[in-house]
Amino acid sequence: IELKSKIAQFEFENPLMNASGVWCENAEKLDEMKNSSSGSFVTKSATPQLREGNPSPRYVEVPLGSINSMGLPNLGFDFYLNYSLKFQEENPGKINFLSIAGMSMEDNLEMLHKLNDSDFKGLTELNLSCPNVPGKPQIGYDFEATEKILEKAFEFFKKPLGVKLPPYFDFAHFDEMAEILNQFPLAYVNCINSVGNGLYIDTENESVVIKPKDGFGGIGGAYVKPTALANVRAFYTRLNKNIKIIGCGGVESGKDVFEHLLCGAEMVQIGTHLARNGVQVFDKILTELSEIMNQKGYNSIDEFRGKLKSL
Ligand SMILES: O=C(O)c1[nH]c(=O)[nH]c(=O)c1I
Repeated sequence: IELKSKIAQFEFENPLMNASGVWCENAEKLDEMKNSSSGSFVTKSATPQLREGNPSPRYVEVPLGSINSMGLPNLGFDFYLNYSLKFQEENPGKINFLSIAGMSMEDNLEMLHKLNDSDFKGLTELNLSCPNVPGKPQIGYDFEATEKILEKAFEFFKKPLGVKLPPYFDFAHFDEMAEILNQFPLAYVNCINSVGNGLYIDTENESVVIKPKDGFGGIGGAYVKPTALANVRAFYTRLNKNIKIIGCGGVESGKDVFEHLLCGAEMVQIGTHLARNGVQVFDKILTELSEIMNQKGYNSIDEFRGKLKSL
């Protein structure tokens, strides 16, 4: 059966990839991702210079998912650009996604200029939704700031660009965000980033479980699947069809992938479940997805993508 997905001019042999931030912060992890059976991979959101990030413990697995306040630790933009250039050189015709999360408009524009002027052939993900840099409000929750950075970016950036969005919880916000995004020739929109500033409590110790921000952190995993599916569906039904949707949130099985695809996702990312179990999750989930498609008599994803029925 056919598992192909397409974004911009690229075709991927299957819809699965990692979520930025998971299994992608250094060369060792990125090598495991590139050698896995995922359809593609994305690098950890980069800042112009290397960042240590927040004090540990800053990522904790909890029964129904994960909580994190990493604080944007990364090896710096040049590392991820060089890794990507080497990857496309060693794998002609293959490309990866490169994520950026500048701490300011200037940082983001600087990185976009470098990418534009480089030989990078892949897709760029502008992360508008990092919830864990103390004192920095998420751009994705500031509609004016979102419009401004995209206006500035598209004045010069000529390569495929996607944005990583936080979850929204109100139809007025879906409508307003979609109206902004539809103004720009985006390759894709990635929904969702972690559900920001949740709190997980260890009742034995009567304490929080992560050190930064008095224990407040982004929530991922099974907890967030209904919100992730809703955001994928809301933007799929509102954005013009040449802006694809990448689905991210709560994926642990082929069934979860099937749900994201029904909502309209073109690619589906795995974060918490990958962090917990490693890159063999891609083999497992591809097998499960294929079984579901066989049982339902689907030969390709296009036969059911986006076809979620209302009652
Ligand atoms: O704390 C982080 O590094 C982080 N953590 C997240 O849950 N989402 C993000 O986009 C980022 I940049």
